[in-house]
Amino acid sequence: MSSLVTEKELKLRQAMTVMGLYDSAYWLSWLTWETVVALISSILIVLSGMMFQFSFFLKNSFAVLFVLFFLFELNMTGLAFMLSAFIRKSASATTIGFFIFIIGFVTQIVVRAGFPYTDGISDTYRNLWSLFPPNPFAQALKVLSNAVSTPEGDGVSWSKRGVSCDAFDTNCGMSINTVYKWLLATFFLWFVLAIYFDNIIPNAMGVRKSVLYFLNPHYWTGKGGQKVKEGGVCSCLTSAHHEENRTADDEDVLEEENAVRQQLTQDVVDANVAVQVHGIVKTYPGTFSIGCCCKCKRTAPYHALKGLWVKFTKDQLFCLLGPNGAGKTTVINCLTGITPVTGGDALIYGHSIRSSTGMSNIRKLIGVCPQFDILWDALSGQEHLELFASIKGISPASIKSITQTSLAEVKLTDAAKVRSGSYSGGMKRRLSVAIALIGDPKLVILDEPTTGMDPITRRHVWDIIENAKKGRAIILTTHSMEEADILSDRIGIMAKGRLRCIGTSIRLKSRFGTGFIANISFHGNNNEHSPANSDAISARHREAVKEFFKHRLDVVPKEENNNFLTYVIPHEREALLTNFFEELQDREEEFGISDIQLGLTTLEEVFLNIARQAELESATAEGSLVTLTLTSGESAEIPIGARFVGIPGTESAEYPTGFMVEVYWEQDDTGSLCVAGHSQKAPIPQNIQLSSSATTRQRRSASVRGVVIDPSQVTSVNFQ
Ligand SMILES: Nc1ncnc2c1ncn2[C@@H]1O[C@H](COP(=O)(O)OP(=O)(O)OP(=O)(O)O)[C@@H](O)[C@H]1O
Repeated sequence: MSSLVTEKELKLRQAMTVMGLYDSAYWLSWLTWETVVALISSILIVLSGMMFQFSFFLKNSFAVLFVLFFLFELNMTGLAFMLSAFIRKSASATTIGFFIFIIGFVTQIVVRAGFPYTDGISDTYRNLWSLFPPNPFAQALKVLSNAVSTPEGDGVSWSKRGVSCDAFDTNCGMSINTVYKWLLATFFLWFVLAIYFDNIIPNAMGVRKSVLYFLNPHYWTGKGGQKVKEGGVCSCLTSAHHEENRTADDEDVLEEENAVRQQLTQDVVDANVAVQVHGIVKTYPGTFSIGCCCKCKRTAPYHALKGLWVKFTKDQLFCLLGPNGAGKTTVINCLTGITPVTGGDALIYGHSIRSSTGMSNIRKLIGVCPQFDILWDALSGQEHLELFASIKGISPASIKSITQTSLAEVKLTDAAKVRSGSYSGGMKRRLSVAIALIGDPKLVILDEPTTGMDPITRRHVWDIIENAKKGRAIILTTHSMEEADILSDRIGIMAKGRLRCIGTSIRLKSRFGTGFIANISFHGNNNEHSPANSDAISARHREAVKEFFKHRLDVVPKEENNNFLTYVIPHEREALLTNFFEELQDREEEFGISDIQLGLTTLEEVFLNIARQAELESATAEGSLVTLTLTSGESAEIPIGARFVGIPGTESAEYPTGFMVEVYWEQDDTGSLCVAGHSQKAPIPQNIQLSSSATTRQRRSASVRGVVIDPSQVTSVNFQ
């Protein structure tokens, strides 16, 4: 029971399912294993008893004893399978197992005392009592021990197993044969219930089938869609509300959406496209709890994906970026069938993720490296690869050579036979990458594959991923901008469940970066005899260059030291750059410049801009407020993201409209926007219209509410 629950708890079963393991194969493998264990241990128990010359084992038939112990163990296994469906933690499984042992011990004493297998006790009690495996087993033990309790007793032979136990004990009401039948029947009952509860009780992702799923013909034929539900089995559940697909704002996102929509409506099959995502929506239903008076309380549903339209092309790596909680893992979970979509669909090599047949076909085509390593501590790296190779259907003859190649690729050959429990974090990630690539999958999904790797190993894994692009599509999520820049053919940045931008790294940098980065290096201090004089010359050169940039491009350095100046040049000045840098190069000697480097801003900056924009949108939509405290002491509540704010209470006869400030925002560690600072106060120009509603609200509100001023009205305010 503990092993089954551990597999669920560590998501090992989920990993095997995603890689193509059928539920039937899963249960059959457990049943086969437990049957073998029960067979061997039953034989050993009887042989041990005989070896120690116990008359119970010597006088009763070997076959009678063996079948009894075997059926009892099998029955207990069925019961454990069923109970495991209700348990989430392996520690709880151990505790529950111990309690069952104690209860079994107590009920066995009751059986020994005569209840309920004696004359005069109703069949209902007897049948109910016999459902718990230790009880009929205790009855059989009682019959068998009674049969050898006297010197004349010669035990129960195989042919006498069906004889009424009256032959040995006048109070007996159940023969050994009947005990066998009970144990066998209840074993099937537990096993069927185990599979049923396993399907209807929500898994770790909150996914379950309908309570009457077995009445759906699709369950038995495997064709068409099999509906799954989310949340508990509580009858007051209502289905999650579907978020309407929103129109994408960005032109590239819109273009991608239109291209995918067009292929969908025209039913075009593009051989180069591996995955088409058709507006998938994922809403996690609110959680339920039973409140007072048996009322169901429900928290608000969470819209994790709000209509994603995108395609992933063969021979390319698509990198999905986004801040924590953007919805990247949800996309992966939807594509791999771990969690069902609330709306929309996706076609992976033409197979729909909404159909159970489609999903079984998809699972044969994909390899997944999940965000967290899902490995068995007790299995070695080689054993993991062999297991997943066989799940992928690789022929037994080639498994050995394929796993050796995989291990060599991820540099785990030396640790091939070491238990994965003793691997370092980086080794585990490499093994997970190797598992994702085993069996030549046509779609590889890598969720933050290089987390925890040292720079050398990371570069090595990048090489593996780069080489793996040929003949397949790869979807990668990462928080490393360097990794995205190096590996990706296309990048999509998500935030708050929506795709915010899409394109190549260069396109994103040129569209969403702040502009160009110019690094100017100066000749070092090379006058040993007069360093002070040399410093003065360097300072003069720097000042001259700063003046040159200010005068021609109106920019000031972002960073500077004695030998470097770094500038961020906005896109608007792009037209001036060719002449500007030509002249700068011509005057290199005059300015003491040793090197000029010009590049686009980094992907990280693009990422931060997109994330900030998303935060701002959501804060505006939610109407969240923060307190702005000015250096001069006044404070006001302002909406998150507001740029220009009028400060109430600063009105005077000279400045009847009062003063305003420009607020600077930054993102904290969690990505939320917070005030980074503000400009000097400046009088609000008379021509700016302040909304009356804002003023009314101020009077009603206990705290002072700042007046948000539309940036388009702020044209000639000097905050210096
Ligand atoms: N089972 C669930 N029930 C309710 N909400 C969930 C569930 N799984 C994920 N979420 C929510 O959905 C949102 C998206 O989560 P997701 O894991 O997809 O983000 P992510 O972009 O992969 O983040 P990270 O970079 O941290 O992995 C999060 O706000 C998360 O809290």
